[in-house]
Amino acid sequence: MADSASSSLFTAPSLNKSSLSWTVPLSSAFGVTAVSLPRRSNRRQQRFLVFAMDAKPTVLVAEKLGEAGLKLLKDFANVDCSYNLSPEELCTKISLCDALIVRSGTKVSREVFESSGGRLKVVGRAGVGIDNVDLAAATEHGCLVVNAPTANTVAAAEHGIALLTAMARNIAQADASIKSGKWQRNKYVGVSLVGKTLAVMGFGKVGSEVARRAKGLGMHVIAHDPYAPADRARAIGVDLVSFDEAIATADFVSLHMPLTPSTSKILNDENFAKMKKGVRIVNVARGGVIDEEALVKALDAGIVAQAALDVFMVEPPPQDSKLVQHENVTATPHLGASTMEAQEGVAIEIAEAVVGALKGELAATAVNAPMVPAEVLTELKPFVVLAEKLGRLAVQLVAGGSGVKSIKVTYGSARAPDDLDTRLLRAMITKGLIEPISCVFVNLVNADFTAKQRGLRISEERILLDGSPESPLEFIQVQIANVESRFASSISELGEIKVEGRVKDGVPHLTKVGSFDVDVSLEGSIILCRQVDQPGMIGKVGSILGEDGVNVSFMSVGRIAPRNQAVMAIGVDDPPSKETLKKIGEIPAIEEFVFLKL
Ligand SMILES: NC(=O)c1ccc[n+]([C@@H]2O[C@H](COP(=O)([O-])OP(=O)(O)OC[C@H]3O[C@@H](n4cnc5c(N)ncnc54)[C@H](O)[C@@H]3O)[C@@H](O)[C@H]2O)c1
Ligand SMILES: O=C(O)[C@H](O)COP(=O)(O)O
Repeated sequence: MADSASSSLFTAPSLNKSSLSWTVPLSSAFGVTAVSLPRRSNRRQQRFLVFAMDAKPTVLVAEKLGEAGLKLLKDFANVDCSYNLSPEELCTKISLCDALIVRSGTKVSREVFESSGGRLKVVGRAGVGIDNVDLAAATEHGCLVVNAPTANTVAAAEHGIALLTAMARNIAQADASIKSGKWQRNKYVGVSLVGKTLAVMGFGKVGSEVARRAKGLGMHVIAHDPYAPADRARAIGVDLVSFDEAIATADFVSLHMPLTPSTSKILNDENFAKMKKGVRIVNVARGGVIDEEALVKALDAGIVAQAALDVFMVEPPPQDSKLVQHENVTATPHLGASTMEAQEGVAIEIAEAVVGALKGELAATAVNAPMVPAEVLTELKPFVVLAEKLGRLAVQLVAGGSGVKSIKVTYGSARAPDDLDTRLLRAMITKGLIEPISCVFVNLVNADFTAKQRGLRISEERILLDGSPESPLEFIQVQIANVESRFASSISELGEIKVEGRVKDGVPHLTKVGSFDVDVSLEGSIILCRQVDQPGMIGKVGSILGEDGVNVSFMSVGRIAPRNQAVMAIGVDDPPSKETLKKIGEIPAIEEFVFLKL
């Protein structure tokens, strides 16, 4: 008989408690006798990024942030505004912080995550570009990265247009000249914009706002963006063209793509050579998308007549930078997002995202975690709880809790496969599978990474069911292959540990163990017993638990046939003592039993 009174290995990490009340399940399934017993009320909130924090969290604001955002943060957390930290100072401070907020001036490197000792849960980028954050390291450390992608769009577009017009009319050079006592009307003859072709490279938020404004200036606007929908471009009268066509036909090129491995130094010797002689370049995206040495050469050769740059490969650029000092270059110190309005907006956007994330909510602007629309989340909530608990149960059934490599998850749903986003469910099953047998903290951010690192192969299958697709799912089944079980009855006909669950009245239930149908709500802890089906078993087990003061919330018996073998599932609010479990095991009709913590 398998003893199962253990074990601290299976202690569940604490969940934050509050709202979302549960209804008492009163149900029965085919082949299942369900006995509903009085139960203590239990209130529990499911959080998707369970960041258990007992005290007020601490947020380190490492670059200047608008007042409105600071206020939002201070209402919820201790806020430490420390600007101009050296990389070493940042690494020292970070171990005392739950969240970090930066702009583009702070490098959030792998060392920062490593130095945090696991405390850093959220990095907020108060702006769009996240090229200064080591996303792979953040994900590996289960740290959510959120940004504020919309509040500075207009400011950046306005700055692009300001640079475009200032460059065309030599405003900065003429201003410097007049301030030095000169009056050089002939030297600063500009070029007109009307009728000229502007190539917008990267037709996203900023690029399309630049395009809209340039149309208003009478320019002919074309755009290159491999991922932009043609109808969005058409709607504002912009033709989407290939990269080569864009750079070869443009009088002005304005850069608006992110810095990625494929856009790094995209304007280089080879591509400058393909441009019209006398082309003018604007860059408010990222310095790294231009090969700066190549640009200096192209300016010297007159291929590029002028450049207007807000961003640089190294910021601030060296004082003797040939590029910045070039007489045909207009430069600003990364001011694209720097308007009063944009900074207030960005500060509020990022503060809300960081506070939400610290509360465990899924962030709409998550950069390294799936973004799940609010309405989908509401629908999926009970299934998310079910998913984690099934993972938790399944792994506890494995003998020794180890050797788990191959997991199959089956989702039964009447919805079309495209209507069911399973990333969240898979992440929660992974959390349930890994946390009880390790000290790794798994969340939505690092679930796939952690599973891969531990060599877990999680395959997913969807079964399309007949019927009304009102609910997103009918059942979730978790199977673990090639392992021994601590409870032989949990092995299915196919030789795998199998548990299956459903949501009933908003409450997750365990509905199948191996080949046995059961019905027990997934709360507290569960005792599974295999027994010879006979009268009085429920009473016997119930009274042993009662003597130990253990409250039974639910019991159900699934049997193959009357008087044959049966599996009894007993839900208990508190863990019974070892002695009590031993007494249950000593009931002669009980062939095996297991105690599982949820
Ligand atoms: N100077 C500033 O202060 C400032 C302010 C805001 C944004 N930015 C920068 O501007 C850039 C754009 O920001 P956004 O908010 O519009 O981002 P966005 O994500 O809305 O748009 C970027 C667009 O670039 C496109 N793209 C990706 N790879 C491309 C490629 N190889 N060629 C062409 N297009 C490509 C994407 O499809 C997307 O449509 C980012 O680099 C951001 O960091 C700078
Ligand atoms: O990517 C961005 O949002 C801009 O480059 C703005 O950066 P900043 O917040 O450092 O001004």
